[in-house]
Amino acid sequence: MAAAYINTSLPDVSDRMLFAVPKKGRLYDQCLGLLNNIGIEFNRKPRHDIALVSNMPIALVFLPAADIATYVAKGNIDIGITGLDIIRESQTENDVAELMRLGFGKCKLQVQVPVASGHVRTAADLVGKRIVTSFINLTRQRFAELEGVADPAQIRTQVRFVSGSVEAACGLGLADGIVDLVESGDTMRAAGLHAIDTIVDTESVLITNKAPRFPRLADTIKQRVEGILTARRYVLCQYNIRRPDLERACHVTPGRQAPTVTPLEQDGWVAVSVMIEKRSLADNMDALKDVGATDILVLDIVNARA
Ligand SMILES: Nc1ncnc2c1ncn2[C@@H]1O[C@H](COP(=O)(O)OP(=O)(O)OP(=O)(O)O)[C@@H](O)[C@H]1O
Ligand SMILES: O=P(O)(O)OC[C@H]1O[C@H](OP(=O)(O)OP(=O)(O)O)[C@H](O)[C@@H]1O
Repeated sequence: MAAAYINTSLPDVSDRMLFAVPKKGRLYDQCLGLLNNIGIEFNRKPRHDIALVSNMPIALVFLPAADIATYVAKGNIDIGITGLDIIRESQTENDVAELMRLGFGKCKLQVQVPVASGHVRTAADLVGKRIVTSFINLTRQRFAELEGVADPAQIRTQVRFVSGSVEAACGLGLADGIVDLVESGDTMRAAGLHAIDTIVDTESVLITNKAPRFPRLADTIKQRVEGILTARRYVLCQYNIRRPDLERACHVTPGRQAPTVTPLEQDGWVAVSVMIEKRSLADNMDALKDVGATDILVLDIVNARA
């Protein structure tokens, strides 16, 4: 179905790519930061779930994260940001194209039980018992595997839906175990629970419909996001080194493609400029010093385009 936002009190958005963003919750702030970094300018009026982008033919649509994959899969929305867990739960993985992983919203969907129920050590020990979750489909699929039945509708385990605060279900007597997201583990521990199985490792993703209406615009968004993620991952390192030591230095800092090497006015010396992953920066700086590099400078990258 072609995307079209039907609301007569709003401007016509039929010529705009509809871009869905979580309207609240864990992904909201990160998504707004990303939109800002990729140069998307908009003004969202209070209570309005749609905002026109002033500098691109895009309309942002603010939706619950849990519904975004369904809208994109059905073609009512062209592009969106949501979690891998939501794509799996809404059974839309075959109907959406995953453009890229975004590196935030990382957590695990886990089976959890009260620490006090020491006899329950694996998820298999919960077969036939009561499970409470917001992820009904993934939970049923997991227990279908454990029970050895092909059809998740046939499982003996009782899986019940709650919409939030899932961690309260065991303490309140509604469940013997829960299936919920865990990041730091603080929520789980505060509720006296511990994890006994992982169903999904998730993070946020940029997705489109498989037959996008605006493929070039979607590609522009993808490239801009890639640039921001690269800028967040790398720093620019500059140093001076004697030419005979250059090869060893380049071994330490090979760069994404290759280092830029420029002769210095001082005979026999060159300046090197190269991208380094932030996570290996300290080790690389030590190693550069060891091979004779001097005046090592590290600069933040604001944006990048490979
Ligand atoms: N603790 C977390 N750490 C990282 N990512 C998370 C965490 N909790 C949820 N997410 C990711 O964010 C998505 C939306 O979860 P969230 O709990 O924000 O949903 P919501 O129901 O829209 O918001 P709220 O909980 O405020 O009602 C999840 O599907 C998951 O991909
Ligand atoms: O391991 P942690 O870092 O504690 O994070 C896990 C919690 O985060 C999510 O809930 P959220 O706080 O978004 O609210 P919700 O319970 O209303 O979904 C998830 O459902 C857990 O409850």
